[in-house]
Amino acid sequence: MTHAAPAHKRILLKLSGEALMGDDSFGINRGTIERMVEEIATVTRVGVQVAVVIGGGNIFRGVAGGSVGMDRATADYMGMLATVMNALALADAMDKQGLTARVMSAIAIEQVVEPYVRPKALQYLEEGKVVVFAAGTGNPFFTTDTAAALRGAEIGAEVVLKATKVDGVYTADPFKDPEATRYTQLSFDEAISRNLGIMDATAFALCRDQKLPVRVFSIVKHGALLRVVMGEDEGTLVYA
Ligand SMILES: Nc1ncnc2c1ncn2[C@@H]1O[C@H](COP(=O)(O)OP(=O)(O)OP(=O)(O)O)[C@@H](O)[C@H]1O
Ligand SMILES: O=c1ccn([C@@H]2O[C@H](COP(=O)(O)O)[C@@H](O)[C@H]2O)c(=O)[nH]1
Repeated sequence: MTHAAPAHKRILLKLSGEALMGDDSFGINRGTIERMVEEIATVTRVGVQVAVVIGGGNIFRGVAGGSVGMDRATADYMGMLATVMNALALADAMDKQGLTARVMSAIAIEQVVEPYVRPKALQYLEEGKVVVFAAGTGNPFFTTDTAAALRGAEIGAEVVLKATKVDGVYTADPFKDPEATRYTQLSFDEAISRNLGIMDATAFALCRDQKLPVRVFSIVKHGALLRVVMGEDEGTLVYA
């Protein structure tokens, strides 16, 4: 019996922090994180190397702190620490399901997680471990989407898979505009010029310049991650 080969050997999976909340209004929903890890496990089983960048929107966003009068850079460091918490929870859930995860942080926090060192991350991926990149880029005024573009380019990922609550890129935010329609594909230039809020322009521009395609898909939809990895039609492709 022949089995189809995955379309990608190495992926950078950007997991939305907000999606970790499930139906809760804050934090990490246990059942939700376990289901996400099950989806990740299915793609490791077909031999795909998986690196993850996790967001922090379920706990803290710098813009929220800034909007109530906090120093923006301080608020952004809080946001980055929120992603470290999510990364630890994700790695713990992975270990419980038999995956071997390594968390690497962009900011020094060595008693908690090891620092990001590119050759070490590449070694872990070759060994079949799942690498979880925490603390975004390590710099304020950026987002974890930009960290996904950056780390994706650094590790030679073939694609950035943005796993979120919506099943692709729409003409407008589908939670705000019920008339919005989904693209099956669009170019980075179109996404940037139309100001589509699914990903920030810095992240799109970096992926465009590095010719690193992005696929946006729903992590809530069972089996969607595996279908994406197997090259099936799922979500929206953003290309250079
Ligand atoms: N044009 C659009 N198409 C699809 N979704 C859009 C669009 N504009 C805005 N959105 C919104 O963007 C959200 C995706 O954001 P997501 O939570 O994945 O990113 P994030 O801000 O990086 O997350 P987090 O900080 O929680 O990790 C969707 O839930 C959707 O409501
Ligand atoms: O490179 C980065 C990445 C993130 N931040 C801060 O963290 C929060 C959470 O990240 P999300 O991408 O929104 O999930 C973000 O709002 C920033 O405040 C950062 O400063 N630098």
